[in-house]
Amino acid sequence: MSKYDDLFEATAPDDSPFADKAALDPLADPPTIHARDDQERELATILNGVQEGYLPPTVSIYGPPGTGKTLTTRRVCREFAARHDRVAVEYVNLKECQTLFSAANEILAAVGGEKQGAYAGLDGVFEAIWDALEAYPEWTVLVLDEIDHVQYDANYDPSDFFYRLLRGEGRLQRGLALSVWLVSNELLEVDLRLDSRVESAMSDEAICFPPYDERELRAILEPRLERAFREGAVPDDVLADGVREAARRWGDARKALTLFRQAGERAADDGRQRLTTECLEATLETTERAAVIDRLCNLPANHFVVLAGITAWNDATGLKQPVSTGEIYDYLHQDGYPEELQLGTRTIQTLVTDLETMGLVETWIDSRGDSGRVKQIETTFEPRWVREAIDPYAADSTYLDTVFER
Ligand SMILES: Nc1ncnc2c1ncn2[C@@H]1O[C@H](COP(=O)(O)OP(=O)(O)OP(=O)(O)O)[C@@H](O)[C@H]1O
Repeated sequence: MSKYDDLFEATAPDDSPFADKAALDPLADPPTIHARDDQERELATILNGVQEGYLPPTVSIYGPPGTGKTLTTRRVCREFAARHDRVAVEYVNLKECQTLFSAANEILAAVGGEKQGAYAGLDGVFEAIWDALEAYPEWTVLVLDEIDHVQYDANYDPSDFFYRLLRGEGRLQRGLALSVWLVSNELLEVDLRLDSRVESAMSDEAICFPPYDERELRAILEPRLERAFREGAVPDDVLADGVREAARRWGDARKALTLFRQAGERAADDGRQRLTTECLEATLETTERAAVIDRLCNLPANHFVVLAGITAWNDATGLKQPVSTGEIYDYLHQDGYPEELQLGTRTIQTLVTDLETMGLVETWIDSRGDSGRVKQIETTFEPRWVREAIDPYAADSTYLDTVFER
């Protein structure tokens, strides 16, 4: 036996709980869509409008991440187009587009045109889009995914972009029947503050994809887990716990698939052939921690500073919770603390209310007899995670950088 025979034998995953890990890849197209019958029916009804000569100018498809918006919309549109020569569907993901100009260029490329240089301007790109669409069948559905990534930029605002797309002169003159389907996490009108001329060009058609409940997640996960793991590797109680927690915490199919993959990897690392509740809990904790720290790092500076104040107090057993507004105030006014971060009581109160609305803290009133009533504040997650987020937050925040440098 050569050295490599030994090496490969030693590293071969023969005890692994996995049979086909790729079945848990959230990017893989599952053969069947589960638990989205209502949304599939709504999508099909809208598409069938072509039989009566009408598709709405826009359709909003919205809901939190991992709720099957992309999968369901693409699948139903594709299946419909495959059955109707008069209908074409194009899909464009705008996630990576930094500017509205590049978003328009992505659409142009999707409809078979050649991307334009900056000199063409937004008008030039839209002209080229209308040229390309001339060759299309009678009805075209344009699915624009992750449309909430389209933001104001130095040259255009989203209203300019949508106005051209929906009401552009070139398009109207040529009578192109284009139905634009906007996939996003929020309802766009709210998120992008589109102006009234765009809003009036949009239709009210909207399809909501709510988070999955336990029963729905189970229907999605079971066939995938069956393929992904060896027989018996996911005991019933571990499956039930994982599905329940994934539904309670996220309602997100992508995260649920990742949870079971990582729990399986943890089991394999521990030399186990079966997943245990401990593997699952440890994975949940890591996933939750990463998700919370990520959220904290995206908070505005004052919100973060207040959270740092809430989690700054120690008692004999470690971090002290709950704290009062007064204690947050004291922390932010200690000697040597930068003046810019010495927030007043009113501001602290408002920020605590914001944090409560975001689900990051909870508060209640404690009655202290003669000394009155005191608001108590506590994080809804492990308070140590705020301390862990301080370094990454500061590294990314030019504001805190300047404040502490002075
Ligand atoms: N109803 C479902 N049936 C089967 N698999 C699903 C279902 N919903 C989601 N999935 C799985 O989860 C993955 C993610 O779903 P999808 O990309 O459609 O979510 P999304 O709502 O578009 O998320 P985002 O807002 O993050 O783009 C899918 O590729 C698929 O593997």
